[in-house]
Amino acid sequence: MTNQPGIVITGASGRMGQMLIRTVAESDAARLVGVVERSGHDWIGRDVGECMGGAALGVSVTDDALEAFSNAQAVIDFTAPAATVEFAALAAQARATHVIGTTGLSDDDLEKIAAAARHATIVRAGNMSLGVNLLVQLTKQVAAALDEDFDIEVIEYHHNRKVDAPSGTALMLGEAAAEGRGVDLKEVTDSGRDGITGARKRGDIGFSAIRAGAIVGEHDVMFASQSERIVLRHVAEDRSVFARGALKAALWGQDKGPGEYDMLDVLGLKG
Ligand SMILES: NC(=O)C1=CN([C@@H]2O[C@H](COP(=O)(O)OP(=O)(O)OC[C@H]3O[C@@H](n4cnc5c(N)ncnc54)[C@H](OP(=O)(O)O)[C@@H]3O)[C@@H](O)[C@H]2O)C=CC1
Ligand SMILES: O=C(O)C1=N[C@H](C(=O)O)C[C@H](O)C1
Repeated sequence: MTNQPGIVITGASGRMGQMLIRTVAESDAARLVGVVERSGHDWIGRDVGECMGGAALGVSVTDDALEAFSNAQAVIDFTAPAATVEFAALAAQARATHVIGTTGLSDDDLEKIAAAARHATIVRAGNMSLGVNLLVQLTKQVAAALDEDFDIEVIEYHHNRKVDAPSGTALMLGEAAAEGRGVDLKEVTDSGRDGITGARKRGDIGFSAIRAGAIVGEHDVMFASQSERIVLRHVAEDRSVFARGALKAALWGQDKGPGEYDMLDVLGLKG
């Protein structure tokens, strides 16, 4: 018997699902104890390693999320909003730490996740990489140091399969800029410009989204005045940075009480 936490990965066949399965299976700090896909998926009942085109991992894909979660200490979930809300309730029922990487969550989804966090440990972040979470703190500091003579723009670049915009990371960076400036992001957001938009409003925080090819994830935060420009930039070279961050969060959550945490908590970056 081992005391390494047992981990379940949801959305097994997804881009992040497969990266997470490899990361946990190769880790010395955790055990892969389950993988979940939706009912009717052709991976159900098969060994997940073989489904991914490699050696058997001794773990069969299941569509019974509650049963899988009940045998685990943590669930790592990078899927879609409807699935994540459902998994939050099931992970709370199973008393498993729930690590949520899913983005595009609505206010209503966030309320349901907050309700689940009254009974469970949840770590949720739109980006699990160390670099982006450092960039969040830098963005807050720079925004606090500059006045509204500097326009703030968040520009994000992702692959052509991404379904939500602005990205979860762009929203984290926008929130950090708004917090640094002491304003409410909802009041100053300027996104989806098209047509005769009128001149830019002083104090707005703008968002632009590029969707093209295989870009993993890149984010710029631009501070532009009439005479100078600062650009803070993060580039994810591959998806393993997100998977390693998520595994770190799952391990960190093991001795934490119920509540909703983020990667700044996990990485000790809260200031
Ligand atoms: N926080 C972070 O650091 C990061 C977050 N992300 C986010 O993670 C999420 C997933 O991204 P990615 O892996 O690229 O997306 P994919 O579309 O490749 O994978 C999503 C997976 O979730 C499954 N899924 C969707 N809906 C359900 C459902 N209702 N029940 C069960 N399974 C479901 C999909 O199954 P099916 O194909 O059958 O629909 C698929 O296997 C996105 O929200 C993305 O923005 C991505 C990278 C980093
Ligand atoms: O969908 C993706 O791919 C990514 N999503 C996250 C986001 O919405 O910010 C994180 C990363 O940029 C990749």
